[in-house]
Amino acid sequence: MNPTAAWSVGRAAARSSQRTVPLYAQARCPFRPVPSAPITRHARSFACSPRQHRAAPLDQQQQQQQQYQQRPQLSETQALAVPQATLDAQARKVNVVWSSGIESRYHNIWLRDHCRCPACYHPQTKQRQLDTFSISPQLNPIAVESTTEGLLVHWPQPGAEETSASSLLARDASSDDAAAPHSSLYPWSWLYSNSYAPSLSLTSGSGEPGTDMEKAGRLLWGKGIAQQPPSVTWAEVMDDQGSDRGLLRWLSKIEQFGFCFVTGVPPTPEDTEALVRRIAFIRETHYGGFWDFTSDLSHGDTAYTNLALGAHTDTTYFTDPAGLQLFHLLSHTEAKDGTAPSGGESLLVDGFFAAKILREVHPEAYEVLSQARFRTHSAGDDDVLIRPLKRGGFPILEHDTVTGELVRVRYNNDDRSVLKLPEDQVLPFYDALAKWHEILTNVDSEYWEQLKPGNALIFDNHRVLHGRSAFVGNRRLCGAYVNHDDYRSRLAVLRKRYPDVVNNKRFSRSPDADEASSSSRGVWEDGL
Ligand SMILES: C[N+](C)(C)CCCC[C@H](N)C(=O)O
Ligand SMILES: O=C(O)CCC(=O)C(=O)O
Repeated sequence: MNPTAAWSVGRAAARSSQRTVPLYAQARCPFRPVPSAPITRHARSFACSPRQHRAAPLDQQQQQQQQYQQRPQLSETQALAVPQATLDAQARKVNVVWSSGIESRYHNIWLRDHCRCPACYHPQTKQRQLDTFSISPQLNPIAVESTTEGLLVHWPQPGAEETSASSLLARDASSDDAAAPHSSLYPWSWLYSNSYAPSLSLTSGSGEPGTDMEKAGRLLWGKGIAQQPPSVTWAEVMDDQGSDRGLLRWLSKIEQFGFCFVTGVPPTPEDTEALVRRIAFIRETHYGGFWDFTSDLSHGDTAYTNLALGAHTDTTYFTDPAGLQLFHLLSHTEAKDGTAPSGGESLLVDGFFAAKILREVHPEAYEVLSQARFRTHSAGDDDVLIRPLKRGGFPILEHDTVTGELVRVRYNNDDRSVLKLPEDQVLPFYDALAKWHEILTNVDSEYWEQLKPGNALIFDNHRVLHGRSAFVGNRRLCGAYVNHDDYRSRLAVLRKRYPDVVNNKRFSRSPDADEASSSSRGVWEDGL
């Protein structure tokens, strides 16, 4: 009997027998419950006896036990509505019909490639161990099961695809026959959030550029933020009774507002550096690591002058612009000629708020600034010539091509290199740029604040633009950059560790938003 026939025979028999069956004499498949914990099969069909799965070595069994305990928990209602899985051998897919009636289709090769048993997926490093390229594109499972825990699929070992199901049935549990089937269990919640045909993930947007920016857990703002700018205290960030809850509150506010003050920071470079390093290591650039700078042109950049700087984001010339930027004003004293200090006010503009206005008021300009690419450079230091990897450069408004969400504003008109656009795009570009500039410089967009020693300012350089007014006197700032990936990594880890922290909820519902915090990361973590 061929696997498909055996499968359909088994399945027909299974349909009539929704029964609790004690599981295997010993842990076989990594996600099988311990022997005393039977699970209910809702649709079961074997072309091979489940005993085919070889017992795992002891340490692997411990890993299997731990992974089983880390599996996403099914709620009571979910357990009652176990999805129905069927094999479409012709299409080489497994179809899953959810309790909603929606049907997801998964390629067999995709399922096999995503087995997360310890043999296929390193339980600690979360890296694939399976040789993807040993999977036959013609692969069909021997058997498919809908269980309360998830989709259970039994695969022929590579090279045994042609082994008949009946001969597999004949194998004894103790045999270590290399052709014994390989079983994979996929938790339903994981399958649901990773469904791609159709996409069912709660976090995927419409794909339309500029999808509603506030959905992604942000609070957009204009000049009104001045009434109550987000802030935390040095004490809570540095040591919240031995926990990182204060640090998480800080990072959550940066995510929500795009910036946050830290009050009560000792006005020294050393303490300021310690503050930044609470988030992650510092991003080194040609400006150095932790900077302590003034208007001395020590670097060929107008930041090292006393000139006014319009709203911009930094390092637009890097392929990956700096993520977070922290400033701490240490002093601003009279000029060498005794002139009293003045000016040097800091400017913040919410680039996502400005983009939202542009999209609503001038959608065609939004489209132009989302598409038109141009180069940028940092060429003020003799030993530096930095330009982005892509010769065509990047657009000002960068989007996630899957969700359509705006993910980065990359804008410094002073650092823009020669414009090379097709002739018919030149005037529309300048027109769109003027509309963008008008919004950025609108009094309702601008938040001006005079920085003071003791109050550090950090902002998301992928969202919030900054600038300053011209100044007189000796003005000393210190600070640093942090990579955006490292900032979001720290936020994600702390969010899992401290689910109780206020401001720790994202506005958009994501599959793991309410997941109970797990002490260690499981192999089914959302997004791995
Ligand atoms: C390093 N420190 C912040 C002092 C100066 C950075 C200058 C950044 C430059 N104006 C740009 O827009 O990329
Ligand atoms: O001096 C300031 O307040 C800001 C300088 C600046 O914009 C920069 O370093 O990019």
